Amino acid sequence: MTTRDIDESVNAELNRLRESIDNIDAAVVHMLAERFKCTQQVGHLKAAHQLPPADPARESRQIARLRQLAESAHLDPAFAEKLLNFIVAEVIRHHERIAEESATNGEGA
Ligand SMILES: C=C(O[C@@H]1C=C(C(=O)O)C=C[C@H]1O)C(=O)O
Repeated sequence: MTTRDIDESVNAELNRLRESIDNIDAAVVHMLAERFKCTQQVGHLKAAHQLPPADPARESRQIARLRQLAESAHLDPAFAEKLLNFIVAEVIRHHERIAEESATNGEGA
């Protein structure tokens, strides 16, 4: 086997792995888009019924659940928690904006 053959086989393996990584990244984007579609609806429901944008008790339950799932999947639970917190923070910002718009437009109530 020549150095060139090794280079080619390493390249082929790298490309194979990167194709899977690209597919996974695409799935993550699609799943996040679906999640945000749901949370937008939750935001409108909350605004219409004067419910607060954030629900810390619900978040605590989600974190406990995700940490357990992460552990059984051999993913760092601290990373899973940080990721969820990052997403939820963005959702809460959306909910605050929806509530402000709803108050300005006199919707809900
Ligand atoms: C989506 C909600 O609003 C907020 C966002 C959450 C989320 O993104 O999962 C969870 C709790 C709330 O702080 C909700 O209350 O269910």
